[in-house]
Parts: sequence; structure tokens; C-alpha cells
Amino acid sequence: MSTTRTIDREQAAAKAQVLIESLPWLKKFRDTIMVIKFGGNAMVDDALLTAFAEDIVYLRHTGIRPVVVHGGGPQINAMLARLGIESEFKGGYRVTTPETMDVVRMVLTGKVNPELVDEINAHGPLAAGTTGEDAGLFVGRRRPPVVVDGEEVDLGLVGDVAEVRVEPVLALLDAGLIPVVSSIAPDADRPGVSLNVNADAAAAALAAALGAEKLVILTDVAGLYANWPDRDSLVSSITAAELEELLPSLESGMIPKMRACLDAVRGGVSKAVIIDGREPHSVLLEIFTERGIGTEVTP
Ligand SMILES: Nc1ncnc2c1ncn2[C@@H]1O[C@H](COP(=O)(O)OP(=O)(O)O)[C@@H](O)[C@H]1O
Ligand SMILES: CC(=O)N[C@@H](CCC(=O)OP(=O)(O)O)C(=O)O
Repeated sequence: MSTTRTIDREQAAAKAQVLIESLPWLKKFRDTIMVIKFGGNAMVDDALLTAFAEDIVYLRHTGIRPVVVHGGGPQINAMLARLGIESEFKGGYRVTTPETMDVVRMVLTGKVNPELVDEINAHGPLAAGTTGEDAGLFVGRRRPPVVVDGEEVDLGLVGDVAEVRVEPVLALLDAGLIPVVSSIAPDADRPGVSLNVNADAAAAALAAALGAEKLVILTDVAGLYANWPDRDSLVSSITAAELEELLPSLESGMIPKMRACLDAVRGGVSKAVIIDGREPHSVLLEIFTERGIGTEVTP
């Protein structure tokens, strides 16, 4: 017995078109490293988290070598509130006391990291959680006091990544795994002290050290607005030199993000992009389609 299936030819052709559009990118990006930074804001939505994990597994199966660096700002805020500990942001960075640092570490490495690892591993045993403290991945340096709005501010235990020892991440990649990295770094000058590194900055340092093809940063806006909050001022492409000029005029959350993009491209990464993590599968759209979304920063 045979049955006749009605095929919507137009729909099938459109699907084939989408698949074939990805061919140049599949060829171009095979075997390259891509660092993808997943912000804590996107993790508060289960469906977005699931779609993100699917995208990362998809990348891995196309032969790209994805490395995930995650944030967790909102999750840290929630835990600090539960514990009755006040914290504030200055110039886009959390003022971090030793007490706050304990909570940052607990939330990033004890909660956010394993949740992301679990979500990816729903597709097979692929993701391996790690931090800048494991196997000496990051060499951290405490950030000296900064000037915010004309006032000198000591951010406490906030650090920068002064050096990256890429070997532990390369070992995971060579084993076919997907490293998922928390942005905590040991203080190189004070053994036993941990530093709170902004996750965008950690992703940029790692991308540069790994010689990544791309740094992709997911956030909760469509990209960089030249005239924030004017929604008509979305920037689709900007050079490092243009960004350097714009940087002093930016506000809070965008400062670490754009600084990270600048550092990454100056460090040899071919392209850094800010994309809207609220859009499901935005990572796939960015990497495999012509429709470049968000804001791209080029050298
Ligand atoms: N010029 C700008 N363009 C886009 N967003 C901006 C700009 N200036 C400030 N912002 C703010 O920065 C936020 C993103 O930073 P942040 O909240 O730290 O994101 P994430 O949690 O993804 O790291 C946006 O939601 C927006 O409110
Ligand atoms: C120094 C500093 O500000 N560290 C951040 C680290 C987490 C982070 O960057 O999270 P998002 O990517 O979700 O913003 C913090 O304490 O919130």
C-alpha cells in the first residue's frame, strides 16, 4: 500500500535555502575557536537557556570549537538580597567586599555554572565546567582605584585578567569537550585571595589568548546604541578606533561590554559582536546567516 504525502514545495525550498545559506560559514568556521559570553540576564528565562544550550551543541557538531564564559549578575544580586548583604555597582562593576566575594564565587561556580553545564549535557556528555582558578587558567590582578564621575572609587576585590594560561581550556577542547568558564581569578599578588572579574572582560581575555575567530557577547538589548536610549541609534558595525572615541560617553552596563570588545579585537580576535540574548537562537543567526545581527566591532 502506498500513501501520498502533500509536500508544501515552497516551504521545503525555503528550508533548503536556510540550510544552504549556512554552507560558506560552515566551511569558514570549521575548527575555529569561538568564545561566547552568556550574560546572567538571559539565564533567568528557562526557554532562552535551553535555546542557548542547543546553539552551543549545534556549533560543536558543525566542527566549531565553542568556549562558553558566563556571567550571573542578577543571580548574585538575588543571593545577596536573600542574605541581607548590600552591594552596589560603580562604573559597571560590582564593588566587592570579602563577604560579597564569597557570595559571587558561590553563585557563579556553585549555581550558574553547573546549571549551564547541565543544560548543555542534556544533549550528551559535552560540557565541562571550570573557573579561572582551576589549573591556573587566569592570572588575576586587583584593579586599582578608578575614577567614576570625577570621584575616586576603590572597587575592592575586583580584578582583571593579567594573563591566561590556555592549556587547561585547550586540553578540554582537544578532548572534544565544551569548556564552560566562570569569571573568577586568583589574585597573583595575594595567594588564597580570589577576585571578581567582570564576565565580559574575562571572555575578552580568553578569546584573545586562544586566538579565537570571534567573541560573541549576548546581552539584553539589540546591541550598542550610539545615543542611548534613542532606539533609532543602533550601531550595526564600528571599528576599534571609532569605539575608542565613543567609550568615554557610554553608561554603566555597556562600558565593560564595549571595553571587552575593544580589548578582544586589539588582542587579535577577528571580530567581536554584541547580540540580543532575548532572541531565541541568536547565536546561530549571528554565526550562520547573512543577517548579521546586533553590533559588530572590527579591528
Ligand atoms: N549605549 C548603550 N547601548 C545599549 N545599552 C546600553 C547603553 N548604555 C547603557 N546600556 C544598558 O546596558 C545594559 C546591558 O548591560 P548589563 O545589564 O550589564 O548586561 P548583561 O547582564 O548582559 O551583562 C542594557 O540593558 C542597557 O540598559
Ligand atoms: C566585577 C563585576 O562586576 N563582576 C560581575 C561578575 C558577573 C557578571 O559579569 O555577570 P553578567 O555578565 O550577568 O553581568 C558581578 O559581580 O556581577
